[in-house]
Amino acid sequence: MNTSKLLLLPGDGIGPEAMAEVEKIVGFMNDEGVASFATEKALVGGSAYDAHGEAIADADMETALAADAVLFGAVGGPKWDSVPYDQRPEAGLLRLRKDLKLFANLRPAICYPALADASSLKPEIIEGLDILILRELTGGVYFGEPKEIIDLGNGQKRGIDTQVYDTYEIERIARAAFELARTRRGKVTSMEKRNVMKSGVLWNEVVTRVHREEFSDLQLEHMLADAGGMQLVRAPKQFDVIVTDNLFGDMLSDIAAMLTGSLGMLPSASLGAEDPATGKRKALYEPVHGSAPDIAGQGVANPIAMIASFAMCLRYSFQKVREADALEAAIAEVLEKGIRTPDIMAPGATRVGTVEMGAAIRSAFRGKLAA
Ligand SMILES: NC(=O)C1=CN([C@@H]2O[C@H](COP(=O)(O)OP(=O)(O)OC[C@H]3O[C@@H](n4cnc5c(N)ncnc54)[C@H](O)[C@@H]3O)[C@@H](O)[C@H]2O)C=CC1
Ligand SMILES: CC(C)CC(=O)C(=O)O
Ligand SMILES: [Mg+2]
Repeated sequence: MNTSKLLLLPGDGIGPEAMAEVEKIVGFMNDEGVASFATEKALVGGSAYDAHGEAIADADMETALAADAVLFGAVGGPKWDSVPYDQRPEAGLLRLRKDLKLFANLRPAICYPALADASSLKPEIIEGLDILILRELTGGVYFGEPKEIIDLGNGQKRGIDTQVYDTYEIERIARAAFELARTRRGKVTSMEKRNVMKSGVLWNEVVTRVHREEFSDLQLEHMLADAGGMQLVRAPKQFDVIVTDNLFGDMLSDIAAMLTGSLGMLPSASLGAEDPATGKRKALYEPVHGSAPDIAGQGVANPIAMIASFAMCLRYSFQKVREADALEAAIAEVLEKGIRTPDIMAPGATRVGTVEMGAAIRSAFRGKLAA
């Protein structure tokens, strides 16, 4: 069995707590001989800033570039509110996304049957929900220049962020959306705001052309992103794949998280282009949630988003489909048994912490792999 290089970047707040549960699963898979992972661990975010004054060290970026996959926890927190903007914890994550060229961020929102009662929405609206938000991840307003605060000299300042999208960036995310839709229910909903944004006009034009020229057998619809947010909450099952820009994707996926019961449930995969020589992609897997400073250190964080991100890693980076299916089925089984962290607690369920949830999923995973 080939050994695969995994870089673990636990980060800040609940990041290390959730990552610890994935590390145990990785160790278990190595011990059982179902995988051979060589893991390295490095600092990112506020913990990296504290250790060496930058949100990710150059040497650790090199390790990320050489890894077969990167697992990322979460970064940020009030402790680092006053560090220089370019070294704030989130800058480490943005650098990883940019330097690894991870333009496609897959954020699946799946409502596990046992959690149909954990959402604030009526069960019939979310039962059986399985949608995929595809967020463009290396362009748009998070990266566009100029990005600055200018002193206007009269006691006034001007904060500037710039939304920029080039044709090639929209083409490649559109292709990714249609290719993913082909493996699912064949429908893509593209969300932008072409009514008020030039980049939205171009986005709409390019997605329409890619559809017409390359994927006309699939269904494409366009929706203004604000109305899309409303539709996500009103009738989310109308969607299959939603493709959208960096900022709208960030917001829409946090909204979608609540359809599944909790932000602690939503995993993600950030993928680069396939290298034609090796057929491999650079990839980083991370939960959609942040460092959750309000619950960090209490041992109550839900590790499922992080564990399900590792299942996506098994599926997309290592083609370990059986193991990925088994891990996702293990999560479903544990939820079915009523084992719940506080964020998804329901009447009559058994309340557990991060470590107990991780242990229950590992035990169910063992059973699924043996079956
Ligand atoms: N990928 C990343 O590293 C991200 C980092 N952040 C950063 O995280 C910090 C905190 O941001 P917030 O706005 O509070 O967002 P957050 O996602 O950290 O937390 C929002 C709410 O969801 C809850 N929550 C999140 N994950 C949970 C989990 N696994 N289990 C149970 N409850 C969970 C939190 O307790 C909190 O009430 C900020 O510095 C922000 O920039 C935010 C989003 C993504
Ligand atoms: C850079 C991140 C903190 C932005 C974010 O909220 C996310 O990617 O989900
Ligand atoms: Mg976010």
